[in-house]
Amino acid sequence: MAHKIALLGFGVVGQGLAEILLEKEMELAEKEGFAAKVVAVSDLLKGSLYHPDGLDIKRLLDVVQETGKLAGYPDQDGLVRGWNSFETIRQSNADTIVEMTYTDVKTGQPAIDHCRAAFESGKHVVMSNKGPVSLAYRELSELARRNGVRWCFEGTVMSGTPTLRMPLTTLAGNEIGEVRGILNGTTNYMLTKMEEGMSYYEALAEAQALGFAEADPTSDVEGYDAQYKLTILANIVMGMPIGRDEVEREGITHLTHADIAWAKENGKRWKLLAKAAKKDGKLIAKVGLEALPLTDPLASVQGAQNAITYACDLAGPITIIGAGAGKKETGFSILIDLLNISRNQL
Ligand SMILES: NC(=O)C1=CN([C@@H]2O[C@H](COP(=O)(O)OP(=O)(O)OC[C@H]3O[C@@H](n4cnc5c(N)ncnc54)[C@H](OP(=O)(O)O)[C@@H]3O)[C@@H](O)[C@H]2O)C=CC1
Ligand SMILES: N[C@@H](CC=O)C(=O)O
Repeated sequence: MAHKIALLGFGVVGQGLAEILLEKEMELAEKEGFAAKVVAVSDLLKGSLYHPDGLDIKRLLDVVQETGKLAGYPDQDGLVRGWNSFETIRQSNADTIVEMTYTDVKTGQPAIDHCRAAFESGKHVVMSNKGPVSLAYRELSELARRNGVRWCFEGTVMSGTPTLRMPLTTLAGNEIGEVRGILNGTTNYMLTKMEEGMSYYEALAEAQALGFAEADPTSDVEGYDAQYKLTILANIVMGMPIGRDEVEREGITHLTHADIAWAKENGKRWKLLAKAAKKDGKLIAKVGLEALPLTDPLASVQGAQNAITYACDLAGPITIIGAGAGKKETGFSILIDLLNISRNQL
């Protein structure tokens, strides 16, 4: 039986997922026995559609890519227009809510309430929105458990790169005492381009056009996005719940071309590093700029690529490098969560 999914947010990631479902429909059915119907799309400005038998994904993509709105989707019997996110969660026949709305770096809302409403309605949630995982992990994971539903969020750290599932599954049994990495695609892309001579604003505009940046890119350039991701890693991978304010934070906005030239002359490269280490039962966590020697493996992680090293007590240091952001890559992170729910696996 096909999974019935409702999409909240039809921006870069939502459309990335829709394109994957369309392109891979046959392959997923043949190889994985997986089928998904998109029964609803609810987006703030683009509009909302619901049909209990499923919407036509190609038409959804065509109409939104041609007009920027969903209003041009053709009428049909049973089609409902205009439901907001909560009506979509509570009144649709979806079994899974896919939450891809803006990450709010202050409150995590309305995404936290989206999760609460979905779990209380007996629906799974898959999300790339970092707010709820960073700010309300304990409450929401308990609520999902009590309601017998799944909550998956692989895409919240390093998009489709298996930064969360890999340590939880393949590295199970290790204690991870330290993590060190680059966790924001936008700023890593900007630093790479600025080193090549591009201005700060040109580099930011490119990162936005490529779909890497947050709707409000202050989150990226001031280090909030990496700070959020580090709290997620602390909670999920290191078993050390910490609040966002406990993570020291610095962005890249004050970095000048003179700083970049100085690093180049001295065989170094600026990176926005995220680090957390257990010490005396506490976690010391920080996001900040560092000029790394070119011999440091993280110095060669360029563009929208990100990387993380897990210091494991049994397996030793394990580094994973891959996309930190991107339409298809983050769309894939949603797909892998859906597949794992379908396989009843973590
Ligand atoms: N892009 C990436 O590479 C990655 C993104 N993420 C996260 O995934 C999420 C989506 O990112 P992305 O697709 O790039 O962002 P976009 O800004 O492209 O899309 C977000 C969409 O959500 C819609 N939206 C916002 N609030 C609501 C709401 N309350 N109800 C319904 N729809 C809403 C917006 O509507 P409208 O614009 O019409 O107002 C917009 O279409 C974000 O939380 C982001 O942090 C995570 C990993 C990587
Ligand atoms: N804006 C974020 C998107 C992925 O989380 C980034 O650039 O890393």
